[in-house]
Amino acid sequence: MAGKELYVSAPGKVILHGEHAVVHGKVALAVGLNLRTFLRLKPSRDKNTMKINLPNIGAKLSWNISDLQTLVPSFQECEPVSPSPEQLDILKTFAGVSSGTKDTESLAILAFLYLYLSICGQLRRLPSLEIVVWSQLPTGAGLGSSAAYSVSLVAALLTASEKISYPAQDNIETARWTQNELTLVNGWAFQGEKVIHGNPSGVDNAVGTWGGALRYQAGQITPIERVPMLQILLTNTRVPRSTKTLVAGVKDKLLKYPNIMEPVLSSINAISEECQRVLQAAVDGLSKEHYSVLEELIDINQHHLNVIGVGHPSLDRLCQVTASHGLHSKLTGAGGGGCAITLLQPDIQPTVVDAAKQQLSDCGYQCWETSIGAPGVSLQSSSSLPEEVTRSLNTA
Ligand SMILES: Nc1ncnc2c1ncn2[C@@H]1O[C@H](COP(=O)(O)OP(=O)(O)OP(=O)(O)O)[C@@H](O)[C@H]1O
Ligand SMILES: C[C@@](O)(CCO)CC(=O)[O-]
Ligand SMILES: [Mg+2]
Repeated sequence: MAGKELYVSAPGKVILHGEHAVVHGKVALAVGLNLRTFLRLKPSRDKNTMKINLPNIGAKLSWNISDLQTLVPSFQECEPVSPSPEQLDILKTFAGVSSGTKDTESLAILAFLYLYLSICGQLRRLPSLEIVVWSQLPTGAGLGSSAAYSVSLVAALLTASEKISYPAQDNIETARWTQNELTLVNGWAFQGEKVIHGNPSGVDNAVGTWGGALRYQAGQITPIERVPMLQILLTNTRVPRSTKTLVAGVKDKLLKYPNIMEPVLSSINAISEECQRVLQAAVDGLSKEHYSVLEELIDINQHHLNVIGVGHPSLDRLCQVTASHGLHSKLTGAGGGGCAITLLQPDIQPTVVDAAKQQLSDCGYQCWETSIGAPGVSLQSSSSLPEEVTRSLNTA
């Protein structure tokens, strides 16, 4: 691959049930989303420069390779390992980032530097690259933008450093890596998530890597086959929040009130189990009764998520608006604002959906009707990229 330009994409995700509980060893059900993060990597014209351009967050940085090379002795990992506090301190000093930062750009840059130095540090010399990452996903809204960022960076860096193959063949628009290669991508992307989140469960990077529909528990990833088609309305309240802060808040509550919070997490676990049971019992299509159960599970889980402290008035309002149209919603991802999902039954009147969408957009929210179960990280030919993506990557 060395010397080639390459394009990689990774999907965002929707968590149906199990966010936060999954950080504490419970089950989560998650699916790939058809909104993706795209990355272009090409060798730099200037052999002593590493450039990264992140147009979604307005960050454009470049470093001298010789400066980066001085950091290599502290990295050079053979396989994915957790970033140590010492390594993060070295990177923060190098990047001029204050400790304990939650700033969007700082976290993105720290994650990049950690992955670049760890993955490419064993090469004779660090490669001079120009990388652009642009996403269709809103950043920090619960749709796994951090995981899609880490997964696409890792797949590109591992390919560029020839640690995984270059899977594309002539005239093939998208190609995927082997299961073993994807396991390596997922392992490194999890480390990138650790830099951004602090204490991720690993579910988001697993969906970014494998796509489809997954059951995730304590690092164990089980694809859920033949999930019936679910129609979902996805709504972004546009209220910004940080996954890192919300995850830390739940941990504090759990430590303070273990006897109160643990049963709530166990109940969320039971909701995920019940949802999976219904989805798998209904491979030939969901009946009205199945939909009623799925709707009730959504309502119960939304209450639980409020109890563990990750609700937000904007999400309450969203649930009230959709309920007034007979629809059921819950937050998805870390909560505290961000996005929610609303289940749409297949025979729903389009006028009902339109009225709900209108009222949600009157609240200042953004809605998408989405299909779920998108494919995981992929190598793409430049001709396969939608025009909007090519424009965004090339004009950034
Ligand atoms: N397109 C992008 N370009 C650069 N950095 C990004 C991009 N997308 C995500 N990030 C990084 O990820 C961080 C957002 O991660 P965070 O986990 O808080 O939100 P999320 O992943 O969108 O939501 P959730 O984890 O709840 O699904 C940003 O602060 C930024 O550092
Ligand atoms: C809130 C959380 O459960 C999901 C974020 O998308 C965090 C995680 O699993 O890492
Ligand atoms: Mg995230």
